[in-house]
Amino acid sequence: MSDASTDYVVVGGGLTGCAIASRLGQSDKKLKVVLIEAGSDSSGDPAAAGFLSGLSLLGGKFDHVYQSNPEPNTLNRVHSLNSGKALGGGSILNFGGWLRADAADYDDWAEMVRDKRWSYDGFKPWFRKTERFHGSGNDTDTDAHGFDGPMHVVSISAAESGERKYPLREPVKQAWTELGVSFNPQKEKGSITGITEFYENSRHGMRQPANTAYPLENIEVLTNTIVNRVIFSGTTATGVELANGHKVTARREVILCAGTYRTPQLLMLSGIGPSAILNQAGIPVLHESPHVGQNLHDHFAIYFAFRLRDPSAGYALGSSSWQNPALCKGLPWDWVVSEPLPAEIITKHESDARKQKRNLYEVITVYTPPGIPGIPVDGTHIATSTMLLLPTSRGVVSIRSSSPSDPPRIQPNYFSTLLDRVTLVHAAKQTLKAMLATSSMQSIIEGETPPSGQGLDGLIPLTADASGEAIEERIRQTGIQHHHSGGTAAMGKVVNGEGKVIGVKGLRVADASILPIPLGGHPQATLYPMAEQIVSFIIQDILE
Ligand SMILES: Cc1cc2nc3c(=O)[nH]c(=O)nc-3n(C[C@H](O)[C@H](O)[C@H](O)COP(=O)(O)OP(=O)(O)OC[C@H]3O[C@@H](n4cnc5c(N)ncnc54)[C@H](O)[C@@H]3O)c2cc1C
Repeated sequence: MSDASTDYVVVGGGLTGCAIASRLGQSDKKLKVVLIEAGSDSSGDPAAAGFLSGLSLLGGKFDHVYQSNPEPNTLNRVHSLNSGKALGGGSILNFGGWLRADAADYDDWAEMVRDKRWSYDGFKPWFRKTERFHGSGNDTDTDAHGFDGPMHVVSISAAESGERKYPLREPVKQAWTELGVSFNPQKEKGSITGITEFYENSRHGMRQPANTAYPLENIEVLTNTIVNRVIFSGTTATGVELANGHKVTARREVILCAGTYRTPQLLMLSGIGPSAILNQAGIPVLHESPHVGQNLHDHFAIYFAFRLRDPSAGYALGSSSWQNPALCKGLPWDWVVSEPLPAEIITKHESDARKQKRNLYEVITVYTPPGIPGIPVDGTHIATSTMLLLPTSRGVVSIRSSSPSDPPRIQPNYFSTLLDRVTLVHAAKQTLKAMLATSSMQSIIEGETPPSGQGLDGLIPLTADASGEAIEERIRQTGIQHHHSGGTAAMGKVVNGEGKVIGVKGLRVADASILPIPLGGHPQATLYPMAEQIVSFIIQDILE
């Protein structure tokens, strides 16, 4: 394209970018909105909306797959960080999990930025606007659910997928109950503590990429187009410069939705960031903003694979008895266990009595090992995902140079605080106990199978009474991120409560990078409503 002009430029056609552009276009048909996406349009690819087929896209052409710096707390391993590179962004790669954070987490966010619009109650109108909730079941918090929004949300036991009853569903639930974890069917007042249903974004057994759930009919979409930087007149953003040298002028606003890793890079390349970094790269400082790129958070996690005593029983994907096609109308994941640390552990690390009760970890059972090195998907194993929900470790995203084609420098600092180490070790112990030492699972599972290959050979299987040291070492050897990164253009530090970049005009950020703190759920259930609320601020500004 040649130079162009429009009312709004949205940079990044990912999960939030599609929602923002779509809603802006719907708000007034006369508004001109240009949505610019570095990747291609994956709509023609049959894998793009499937659940299991989506896994095959990891590492392929729809994935930026950034490489972290070597991580000191995980034996200097370089972590591959999957990140959507397509229209739809992360929604093309993601697993479809739709798990809201605990109400208390949203309230922490609102308190931190002193803005009640980001509290649990503040979020409710936007939860409702986003969701088409199927089967609220016993959930007592029905005013926090929507029934005519674009995103279809179902639980495994909901009406539409009622036939998806996994053979190990009851034994797994029973195992956690044996460990003293309560079943929480009601989610009263937005509490997710205990054993809750696994919800997912699923329509007729398919995921809903953001670019189809949020129609882009009257939006000018530029795919395979990279934005190099934001252009300013004084301190007012007036448009963007593309990698091909052309410019797109924005009469009203530029909205960055390039994601946790790229939004801070774009801000820095545009002269907004820590001056020491900008000076070193030879970028003139437009606005000194020391927190750009700081505060990177993610849900660090460990997967375990468990060998079944009877692989022919049909408990796991790949077994010849696993034949009910309904079982694959979503990822075969089941039950979400979200728990605080026991009082005797958390009181050593947290003096605030309210925070002592926060859910710090989550465990989900998986009836197919999700890419664990050396573990076959042949019905012989099930797996678990054990993840930190509110990590206190923080990383940094920075730039390597002033060149937009250099990928960002990413130092996640996973597992770098004592609280994170204590929490994940405890969570892993609970997971091992649930799978290996409960009466309901002992007869089903033979033992843990450690990962192998990729430099991991010779690991010793963990048992239900494995020591904290042995577990911590395994986490250092095999722990990975859970693709839930955020925080690098944090609300309250880099942007204000409406997403406007502090210190300049005409520039907003509306993606995962503005999440000021980690939230104890899975991000898309928050990011879509967050985008809906930010669009409402943009529309309000038009009206004023
Ligand atoms: C493998 C995987 C599994 C996941 N599973 C789940 C799950 O089950 N449940 C859940 O809730 N969340 C899940 N997530 C996380 C969720 O998808 C992300 O949190 C979400 O996509 C972030 O949205 P975003 O809009 O901030 O960024 P993205 O969706 O990543 O969008 C950013 C977009 O900007 C584009 N872009 C970047 N730089 C530029 C540039 N300079 N010019 C133009 N375009 C640019 C990118 O190509 C990308 O399309 C998963 C993520 C991954 C990768």
